[in-house]
Amino acid sequence: MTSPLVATDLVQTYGEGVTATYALAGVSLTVAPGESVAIMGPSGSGKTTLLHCLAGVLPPTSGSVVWRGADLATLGDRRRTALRRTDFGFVFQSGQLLPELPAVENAALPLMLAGTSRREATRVAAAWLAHLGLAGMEGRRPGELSGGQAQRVAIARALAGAPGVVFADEPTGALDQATGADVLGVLTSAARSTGAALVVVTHDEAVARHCSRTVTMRDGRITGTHVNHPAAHDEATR
Ligand SMILES: Nc1ncnc2c1ncn2[C@@H]1O[C@H](COP(=O)(O)OP(=O)(O)OP(=O)(O)O)[C@@H](O)[C@H]1O
Repeated sequence: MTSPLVATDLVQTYGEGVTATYALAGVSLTVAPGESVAIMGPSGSGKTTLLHCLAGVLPPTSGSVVWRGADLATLGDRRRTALRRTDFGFVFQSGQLLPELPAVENAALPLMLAGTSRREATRVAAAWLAHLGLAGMEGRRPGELSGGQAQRVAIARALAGAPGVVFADEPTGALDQATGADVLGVLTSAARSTGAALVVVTHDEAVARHCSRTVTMRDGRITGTHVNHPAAHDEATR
């Protein structure tokens, strides 16, 4: 069953009193199944904090994030960690792959952590690597891959567990522009093919244009929303 991810009135403060920083000052956002949302805004505007709250990595100071009927903040740490493993996928800027493991094992790891047998996890991971253009590179370690290839392994890893939502924080930040556009195209189309929603923090307009919607932040608030692909957006929110 698919359902939206619904964040309501998220507030996140760091520190107290006059020195308190409102990283999030009341953010509400609904991410529909299959929708891709780019989060943009100046440095320090709260993008990564919002991503971490939406993904249940960081419990907000107040407000709620509801996913499949549960408020992530009210789940205990163990249940929240288990839910992150089964329901969410993550892609970061770089450095997320374990250097000593071959590509296929890196991609299979989250599935195994979620309880899938090594054999089945390896089969699914290898199929994803092939789907993302990395057939024949399954045995290479991250140090033997280009930056763009390593990000494809990270995308395979994020999608192998059939997540409901994929969260990506500057996934193309360490790549040149052409490779970054290529990787983002791979990420958005792969997520769409599985029906997963996608939330991407980015500084890059070209990256954001791949997404169905762009949300702009400033000083811990959402200050604007722009629909990039009306058809995709309407389909996701129908
Ligand atoms: N662990 C922390 N402790 C204290 N303040 C923090 C912490 N994490 C973030 N902040 C502050 O919260 C605000 C929002 O930070 P956040 O990292 O979410 O911004 P961002 O938009 O992702 O920035 P960037 O584009 O530079 O990555 C900033 O003012 C930052 O200094």
